[in-house]
Amino acid sequence: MIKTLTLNPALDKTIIIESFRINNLNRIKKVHKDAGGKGINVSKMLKNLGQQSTAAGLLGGAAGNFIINEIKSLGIKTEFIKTSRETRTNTKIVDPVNNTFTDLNESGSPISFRQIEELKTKLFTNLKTDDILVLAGSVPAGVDNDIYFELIKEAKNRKIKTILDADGPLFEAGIEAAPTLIKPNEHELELYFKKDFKDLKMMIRKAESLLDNGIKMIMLSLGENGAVFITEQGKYKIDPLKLNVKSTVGAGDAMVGGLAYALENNLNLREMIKFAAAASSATLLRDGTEMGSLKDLKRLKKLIRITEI
Ligand SMILES: Nc1ncnc2c1ncn2[C@@H]1O[C@H](COP(=O)(O)OP(=O)(O)OP(=O)(O)O)[C@@H](O)[C@H]1O
Ligand SMILES: O=P(O)(O)OC[C@@]1(O)O[C@H](CO)[C@@H](O)[C@@H]1O
Repeated sequence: MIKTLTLNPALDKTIIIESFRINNLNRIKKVHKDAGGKGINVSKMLKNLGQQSTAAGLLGGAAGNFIINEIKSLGIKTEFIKTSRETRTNTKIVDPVNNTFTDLNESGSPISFRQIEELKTKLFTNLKTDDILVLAGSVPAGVDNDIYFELIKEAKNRKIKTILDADGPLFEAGIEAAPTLIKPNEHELELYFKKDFKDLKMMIRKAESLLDNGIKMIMLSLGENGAVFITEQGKYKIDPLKLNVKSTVGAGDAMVGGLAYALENNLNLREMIKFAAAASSATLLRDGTEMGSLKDLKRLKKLIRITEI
């Protein structure tokens, strides 16, 4: 079983503006509304792969209702705690003329201590040995930065595998608990090492050093430059595909979805890497925060090239 945790979900509002200009009146061509937040996107990707998961977290208000209805209509199991505050709306500006993708993320309404405690208690019900818990995204005010650390520790006590996708202090604290797999992007790694990586080799060496913490697998995603997968068994460079990108939002989450699928179904390392890369590539072909289809994934997977480095 796979469970995803999204402590700070978002109604993603993607607005398409051709030739977007600041300090100017911009006419919106199209608007998309999607249920968003990293863990929720992972569950959406898994659903497209035919893999059931349970999406857990905190939701409230009209945006919260929109999100829960969307996820339920997709057939994803839900385990959200209702909050009295409105769930955030994140705005994404896509300019198809200049090929720019701009994220405007709200911080999220504060959460009470009581609700966080309730969530912690409920999270582990139904999770057993070898299940997978995906912890992804930012947290709203009121939640401590060591929340992922605490949950990963608890998961390890119960022999549950964990995947962490977070940035800043959440990442810093979380990796101390040695999750099974992490998926930092370049920016997240630079934040952690307080370094501006000019050289890919240096970045890979630094990422590799995180294996010393007890982390088993690292998928370092590099946006349009592809990705690097790192384990004790070897390191692999994944070439990016040249695609007609509609939206980059959620490409990393789709990748996490592919990784979770591969772990759950015991795919071998090469298959796991190709699966994850194809899932993210398929998602780039979709508008807004829609995840890639299984049909596109299967087609693109044949094109993914990986090289041992
Ligand atoms: N412009 C692009 N062209 C080709 N492939 C891309 C592009 N952007 C992303 N990808 C693919 O998607 C993967 C994940 O993207 P990225 O590194 O942007 O993740 P991310 O920063 O976690 O994204 P998000 O937080 O929006 O989910 C990359 O490793 C790469 O394989
Ligand atoms: O503010 P966070 O929690 O870091 O990221 C939230 C978010 O940008 O991540 C997803 C894409 O990865 C979107 O659905 C969502 O709006």
